[in-house]
Amino acid sequence: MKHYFVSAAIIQVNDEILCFQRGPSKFDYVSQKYEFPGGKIEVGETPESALVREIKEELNLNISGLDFFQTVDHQYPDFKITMHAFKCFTSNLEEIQLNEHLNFLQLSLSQLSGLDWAAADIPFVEKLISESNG
Ligand SMILES: Nc1nc2c([nH]c(=O)n2[C@H]2C[C@H](O)[C@@H](COP(=O)(O)OP(=O)(O)OP(=O)(O)O)O2)c(=O)[nH]1
Repeated sequence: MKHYFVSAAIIQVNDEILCFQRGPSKFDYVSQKYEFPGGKIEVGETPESALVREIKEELNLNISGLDFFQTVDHQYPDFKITMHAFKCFTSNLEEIQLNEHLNFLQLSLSQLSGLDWAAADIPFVEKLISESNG
């Protein structure tokens, strides 16, 4: 069973969060699901440096102010992921390019639970919502 180590970005714009829809995949449980963008950590990278690289590659965005949020371990049917999420900001949203994703939405915290999230992301969504209620 493969085990992937992944970083994901919770990009905050004012009081809202950017949510991205993945493209089609051979694994239906992640295909076209919403996620926090990012990707696999490569040899020699930190979770933070991998995330800066992935967000530039996937979205043409520069992120800053990375603030560790939570790590989730999730077992999918065909592989396992350990995913580190960081809150961060971007200053150049008008430059965004969807190089891999189908769509993105800028949503308030109360709107997050309405999306069809990848299962591994559910703990992040629940923590974001519970923080905003606290
Ligand atoms: N980036 C990201 N991946 C996620 C999330 N939730 C989730 O289950 N995944 C899974 C889907 C993928 O199978 C796996 C790795 O993500 P990825 O496909 O974005 O990584 P990558 O860009 O390095 O992938 P690749 O170039 O090897 O195709 O993690 C999430 O919020 N963000």
